[in-house]
Amino acid sequence: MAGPAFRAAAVRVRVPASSANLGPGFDAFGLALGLYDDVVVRVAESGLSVDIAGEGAETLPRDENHLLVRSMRAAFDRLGGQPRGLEVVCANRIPHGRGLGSSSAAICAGIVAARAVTIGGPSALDDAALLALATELEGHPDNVAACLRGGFTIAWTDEERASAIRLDPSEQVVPVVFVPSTEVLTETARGLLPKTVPLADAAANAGRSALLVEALTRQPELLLAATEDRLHQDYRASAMPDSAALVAALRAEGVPAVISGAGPTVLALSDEAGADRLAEFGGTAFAVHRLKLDRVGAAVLPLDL
Ligand SMILES: Nc1ncnc2c1ncn2[C@@H]1O[C@H](COP(=O)(O)OP(=O)(O)OP(=O)(O)O)[C@@H](O)[C@H]1O
Ligand SMILES: N[C@@H](CCO)C(=O)O
Repeated sequence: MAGPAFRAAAVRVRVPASSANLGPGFDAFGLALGLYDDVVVRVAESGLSVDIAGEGAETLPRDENHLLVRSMRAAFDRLGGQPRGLEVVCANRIPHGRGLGSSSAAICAGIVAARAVTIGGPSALDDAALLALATELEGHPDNVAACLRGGFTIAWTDEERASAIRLDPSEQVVPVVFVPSTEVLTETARGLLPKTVPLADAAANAGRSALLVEALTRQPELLLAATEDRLHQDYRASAMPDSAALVAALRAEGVPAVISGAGPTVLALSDEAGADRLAEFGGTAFAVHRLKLDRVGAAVLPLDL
């Protein structure tokens, strides 16, 4: 059987950073952030070329091992076949191994680009299938859901297949990230988690997660209480002691702060009045960035943008 046909024109895909967990919503909650990686992909006559600027330009592979290329290959398989050649140009801004969803962004950029360069791609791989594939590649659905859909996402998995809903975060929430210079790989941080947890801790997180849905969408004044976690942050503190101390210091001042994803970035869910005064908490160890919320998610954009 003949494989799919491909567009001759290049496509540009923009994907947002994301913060997973948000405290109690381990492996379920995701928040899309206004910090973006861009990729331009063109189907070529033969071979593979990968150009990388920005984050990872010195360290990432430029062959079939590149995460975005591997993700494109997986998506092309689902779409019915591989193109003869590929040109990939990456402009990376999301820092790697910091808990800001860089691996999910690479995966989502790859599969959205593969779908966009394939004629008939969107009907062959619909949005639900795209999320399921991204989750298979990433291992958990929280970052990829936020990266694909934007906004505040709640993801869950049934019999291995991931689904998600998207909610609009309150306009009053201003995310501030504190990014340290050191990396902690998600794999390392997940290795620190226990196999079982006390029932009281699981119950506490269930209640706070439910509260967080209301707090993040309609009542931000509840965010401090709603971002309490007892399932993962303390277990991981030994791998990111400065971040754990910063979360404690911010929370002691009444600022809703959490470890972003698997860390070591700290995310504060601030407001217009408070966001700028948070910079002083970063000291010399953290680069502090006030971001916007991303409400769009992964997007195929005009090439000249
Ligand atoms: N733009 C990219 N292109 C290719 N590979 C990438 C890209 N971004 C991340 N990666 C790969 O993913 C690794 C980081 O993934 P990891 O899951 O550990 O951290 P993260 O995704 O930044 O954080 P978190 O999952 O906690 O939000 C990098 O070391 C690199 O191998
Ligand atoms: N939920 C994931 C997010 C990081 O990718 C974790 O905390 O391990």
